Amino acid sequence: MPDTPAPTPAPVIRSDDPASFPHSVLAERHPALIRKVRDATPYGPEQRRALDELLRNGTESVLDPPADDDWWDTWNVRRYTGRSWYSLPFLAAESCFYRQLLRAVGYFGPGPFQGVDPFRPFKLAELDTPEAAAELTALGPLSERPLPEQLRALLHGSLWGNRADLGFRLQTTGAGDSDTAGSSQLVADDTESLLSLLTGRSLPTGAPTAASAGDRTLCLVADNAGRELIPDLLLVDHLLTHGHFDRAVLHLKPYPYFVSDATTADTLDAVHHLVTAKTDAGTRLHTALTEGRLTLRTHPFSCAPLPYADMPADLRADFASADLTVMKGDLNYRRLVGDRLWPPTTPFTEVTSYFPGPVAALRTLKSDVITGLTPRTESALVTAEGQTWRTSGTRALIQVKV
Ligand SMILES: O=P(O)(O)OC[C@H]1O[C@](O)(CO)[C@@H](O)[C@@H]1O
Repeated sequence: MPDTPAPTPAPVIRSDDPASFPHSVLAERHPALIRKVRDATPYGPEQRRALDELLRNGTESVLDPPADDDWWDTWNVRRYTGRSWYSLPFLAAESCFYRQLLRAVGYFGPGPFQGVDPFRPFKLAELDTPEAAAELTALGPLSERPLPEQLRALLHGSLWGNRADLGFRLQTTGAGDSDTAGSSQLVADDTESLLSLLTGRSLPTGAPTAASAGDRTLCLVADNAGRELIPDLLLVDHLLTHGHFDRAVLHLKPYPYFVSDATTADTLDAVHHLVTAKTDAGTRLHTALTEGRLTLRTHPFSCAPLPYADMPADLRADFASADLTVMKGDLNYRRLVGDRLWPPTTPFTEVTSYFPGPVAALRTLKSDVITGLTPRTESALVTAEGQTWRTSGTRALIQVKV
């Protein structure tokens, strides 16, 4: 049971204001994405017709769920039938869009494109960039630094890996100051509490962590594949290798979602990439998977258009049994705190009080939702930038609920 009462819910974020960020996602990003998908894979006439149809009638018309797909019933989204996409909760509208896109390309089959990830060309290209190579080169010098420094750098690498256009920061900063460049961009920074939870030490407040010595499990709820998943895996490897956790469970999407969200195939690609690059971490991660110290979970709720407050009992039990759950990325943050226009100073610990165990959010800010700011931070951000800091992806946060 939560020990802190949940705050009065704020309005759910929708896309109906043409001047809003969510509106631009539906009206501009989604059509652009359909075109990119169409160009990236030589789909046949049937899939191209379906993509064109989605482009024509997609978000500009009303929601028309297919009769033969029970995803719409499972998550109770068929109730939106006949409504404008813009009138739906933003989270639901985006989730429904990705379901429709996968259907259009024949992902759910039957047929030759069953199981073919329409986003795979983009995900693979990301691993094959000079920036990605430089990040791995930076691992050598990092491994010579004291372990606490390594952990701090890997944690912030995982955080900034969520920034779409940046990748992680190991190559741009010395290991010793790896967090300095990014810390000025952190709008909330619970790094010290999180390091305590990760290492099983007492919290800075003096309170013992929920985890006791021995037999510790970490859940990491992954976000994007490619250059975000690599630093996530490096962090997991460090935590397992140095005995901070005995097991790690990596939560992945059961199928492609929100363009680059990581699936099992993407994870295997990432581990393969690390092995091929002859990193020790790659070999260790490969072994950890085969020995079951690193396990993969693909719960259907991971692609549900719902906040984590509505998670099913079996997923709740998974998180409850972990000593710490780390939620990566913007979408997971929206689902963790609820995709609502909270007053920015609403305490993070209050909106996550329902969560069954210690949870940390690592996120760059790419959508309107925010909690846990101090009044001073909020007013400094607004004075400097108006509201653009919410969605520009240049700011980040680390927040913890014990
Ligand atoms: O990959 P992330 O960090 O979850 O970010 C995805 C974000 O992108 C958006 O889809 C907007 O383009 C947001 O709605 C979403 O929260």
